Amino acid sequence: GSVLTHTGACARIASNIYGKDLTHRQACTMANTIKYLGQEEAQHIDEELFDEYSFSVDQLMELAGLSCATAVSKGYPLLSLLKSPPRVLVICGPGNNGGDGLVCARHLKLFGYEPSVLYPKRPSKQLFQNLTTQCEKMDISFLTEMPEADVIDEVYNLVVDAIFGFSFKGAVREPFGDILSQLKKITVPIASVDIPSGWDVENGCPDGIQPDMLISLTAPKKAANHFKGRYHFLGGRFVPPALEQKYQLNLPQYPGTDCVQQLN
Ligand SMILES: [K+]
Repeated sequence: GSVLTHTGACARIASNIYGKDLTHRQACTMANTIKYLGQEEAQHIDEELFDEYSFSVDQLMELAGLSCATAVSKGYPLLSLLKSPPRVLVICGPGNNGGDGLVCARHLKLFGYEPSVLYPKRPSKQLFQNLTTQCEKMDISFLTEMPEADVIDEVYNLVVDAIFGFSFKGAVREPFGDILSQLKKITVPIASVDIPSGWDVENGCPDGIQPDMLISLTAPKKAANHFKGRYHFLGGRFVPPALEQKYQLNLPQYPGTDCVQQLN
């Protein structure tokens, strides 16, 4: 009954059932547990979805962002929120993780929340301009600077962290260092999109932000082994079965028509 990490669980299953040394990958497959991806593997799957399977970024981002808003509404239902109006701060980074955040904000608004967006580094690509316009046209406010931690605690019910995803590497560059240091001080919950921002995609970050919710997209990344929050959701229900098989993702069955599945 002890709580095991994913790696620990796979190792135990491998040694209990098979009584021999297996690689983590073999153990996952044999135990039929969901695969946790390394950074390169996540990037290969991403490329394959676009290049081989001909998805567009907009399509997958819409489903990813919808999954994030859905997970938030399951973990933090409107009626459970302590502060009224039901304000949520969505912080968006410079890449596709930030795009997921913009889509998430739009769906949160449709679900009855009051999202505000902080989007300090905006790429010039049309896609991100469109997502920004869509939010503005839905009366979602854009903040001009990062609020202090005590202001966040006073005003917002939670923070959606859509700063960095699986392409994050190296030391955090500004303005995101300052933003992350404020996020380390807040007491309201953080819901992280795909990866807790600032964490190494495979090894996590012991002194980084500690989100209460993680929404893994497509499949969890290895950093999810270090996640200690209450809710781990899987979202991005768009993986074609042939791709799932090729990478032996062993994704769980999503319930009914849901776009998210709670992993723990
Ligand atoms: K993130």
